[in-house]
Amino acid sequence: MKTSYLRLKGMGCASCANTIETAIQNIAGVAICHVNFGAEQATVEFDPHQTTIDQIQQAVTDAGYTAQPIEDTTSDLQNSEKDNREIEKKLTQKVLISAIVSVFLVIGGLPMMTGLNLPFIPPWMHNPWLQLILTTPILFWSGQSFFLGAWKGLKRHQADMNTLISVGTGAAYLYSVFVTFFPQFFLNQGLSADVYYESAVVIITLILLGQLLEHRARGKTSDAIKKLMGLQAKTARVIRSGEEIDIPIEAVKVGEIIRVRPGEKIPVDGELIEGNSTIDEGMVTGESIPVEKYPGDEVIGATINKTGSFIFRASRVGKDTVLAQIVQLVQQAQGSKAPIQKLADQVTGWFVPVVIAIAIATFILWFNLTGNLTLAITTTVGVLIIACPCALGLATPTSVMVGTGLGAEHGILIKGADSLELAHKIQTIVLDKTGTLTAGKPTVTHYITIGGTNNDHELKLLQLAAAIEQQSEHPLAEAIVEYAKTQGVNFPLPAINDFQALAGMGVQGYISDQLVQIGTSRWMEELGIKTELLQQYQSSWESEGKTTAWIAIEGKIEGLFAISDALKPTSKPAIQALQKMGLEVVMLTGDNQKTAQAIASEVGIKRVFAEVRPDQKANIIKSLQAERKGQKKQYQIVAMVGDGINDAPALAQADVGMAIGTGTDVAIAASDITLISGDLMGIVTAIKLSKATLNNIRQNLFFAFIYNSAGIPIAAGILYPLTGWLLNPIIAGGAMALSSISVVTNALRLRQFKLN
Ligand SMILES: Nc1ncnc2c1ncn2[C@@H]1O[C@H](COP(=O)(O)OP(=O)(O)OP(=O)(O)O)[C@@H](O)[C@H]1O
Ligand SMILES: [Cu+]
Ligand SMILES: [Mg+2]
Repeated sequence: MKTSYLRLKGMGCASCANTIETAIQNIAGVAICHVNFGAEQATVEFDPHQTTIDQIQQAVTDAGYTAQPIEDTTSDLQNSEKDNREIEKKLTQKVLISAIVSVFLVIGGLPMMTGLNLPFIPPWMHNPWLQLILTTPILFWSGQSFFLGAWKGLKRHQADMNTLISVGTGAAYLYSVFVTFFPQFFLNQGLSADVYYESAVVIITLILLGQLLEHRARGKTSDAIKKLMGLQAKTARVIRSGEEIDIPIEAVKVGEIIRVRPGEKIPVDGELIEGNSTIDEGMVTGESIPVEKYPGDEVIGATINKTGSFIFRASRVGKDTVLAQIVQLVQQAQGSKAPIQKLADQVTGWFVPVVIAIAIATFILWFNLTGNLTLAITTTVGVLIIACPCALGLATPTSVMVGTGLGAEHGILIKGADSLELAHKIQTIVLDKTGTLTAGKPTVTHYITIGGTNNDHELKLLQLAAAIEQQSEHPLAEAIVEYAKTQGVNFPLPAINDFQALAGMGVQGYISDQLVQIGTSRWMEELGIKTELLQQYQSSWESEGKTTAWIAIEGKIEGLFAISDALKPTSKPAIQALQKMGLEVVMLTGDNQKTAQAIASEVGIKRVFAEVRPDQKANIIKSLQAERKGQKKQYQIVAMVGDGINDAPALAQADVGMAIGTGTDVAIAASDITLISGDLMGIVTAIKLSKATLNNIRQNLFFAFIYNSAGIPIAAGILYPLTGWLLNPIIAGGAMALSSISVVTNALRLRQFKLN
């Protein structure tokens, strides 16, 4: 299966999105297809053996739209921005010219509409023939997209918002043309021969004005991406054969040596090799406190160097940089579909046919009841226009775009709209210990050997331990290697044979035919290795919250390490905030019971699962999900937060998986949300953001529905017998434009939401 992203063009409303979705889904080999109207994007998962991107593109073309695969976020964004400017220019032109004609027609029609004698309006201004001559070109030029869209739909036996607008304005126009040519037909029956050209033109103008304003506002929903991309530095000062030259950032290659001076932006990702400095990484990680960096540390492109000057080696450039990946992820998330939208989609699907049915019923009813063709036409056109479901299609995607963008600005990467929607429902939150609650930078605090304090012996043993641990990616391993360095162990370390890492237990290997094993006491027990001699040390260290690791040579215990990993400063406040929100916080760790308990009580976690093997972490999540709590005895929505390879299955099993951005790639890939800086306060922010976004979506759906549902009966003339109120079709056109605008404006309001 392959996932591709397509940039779509030509969609006029949400039902177009449905059309495209169906067209793509009907291709053999396509598994999933989501079309996001707001982001004008399609996400397609397909089997490359059965179909190709070309075929998918062709299907979209056949449906009457265009699709372009998104290969590179930057150029895609530039292209779509250029297109958008063009669309906006054309729309503005149409709106302006139609507005002028509208004003003329409305003034000309005033005496007729109001029934007053207005002598300052010359009679030629409402001459039907003049109105016909003015209306015809404007209607078919400005309203071209609607009529073409309706025609395309008709050919596929589909009705959409274009159909409604076309039938509505078309009816008003044709009726007026008939009156213009055969006024006697009406006069003979004692009816007035009034024309309604202005209705058709004004409705089209208002809808176009709505589209223009909506288009402008919609551009702002992707501001977050533009802001992120704008963070990138323009040039880099590279050192080539001893000379420092400034080159454009696109020309920087991997491996190149780059100098960064105080106050400058770091151009690309890399590893610091000389000098040290404080770096503000807030723009990428959301972390407000600048971090100190020394040789060997990773630096991230687009972050700002504060105080020092340093040299680094570029490790990732172009679309591989952290920033580029963030931008790409955000763009994909913005194009994804929130589950709540399914409802809106279904409604849109049957909305148009239902509205057409109501319109026909309205016409028949009024015409039969009153015999007044004018009344019948006015109500029918009103129904058709006000019922247009265009705002419905905007309600969810616009909020999702703003919400995911806002998250990214706060260092929270949300991969899809579904997890954004689900996050506010989380009831239980499971935290991994090492690297999640703690900083993940453990240091050896104690080291003791059976052989006593004979310095030579201690160093020899430490060298063997470091040699084995150098092969491991585990944070504890790194701590032991670092410790060996500070203690003056001889490097290079001896060679290892048959290295093996036993997940959740430890590591082993042979050094000149001697078996060296380092790991948990449980593992030692399982191996039948006696640990009595140093047990009292183990238990006192563990109750201080330290992790212990035994070293055994040839099946005999030789020494014990105590390793401590400081809590992140924000872990405790974050847990308190989560508990205050009513969530149950649980710890899940591979570390031993005692250490886990000590850390848990320090941060205020009551429920602890310790000594959990990596393959069992997902099972624990499953059993937590199956727990039924509360009055309604619901299944629990469980979120897992973790950083390690051992957390990946649990992250995938959880309803919402959150990875620590500083953790392993495997964990990040298995998760739905990434907390870039690793600050656990990000969990609180993500939940708040989810709540705010969902509220915003609900408001939008309300705005989208209220105009339609309140407007249809009024337009149909339900109040006419009681109060004489009829909804002028022109007002219906205005209401429809207003509903789209209020939806998009409301979505943009979400940008102001304060997350901390
Ligand atoms: N390379 C290693 N060197 C020494 N001990 C190890 C090593 N790998 C694992 N262990 C031991 O196995 C235990 C469990 O490891 P695991 O990776 O499952 O969890 P963890 O990283 O300690 O904790 P968490 O699950 O909270 O991230 C560790 O606490 C450690 O005692
Ligand atoms: Cu519409
Ligand atoms: Mg971990």
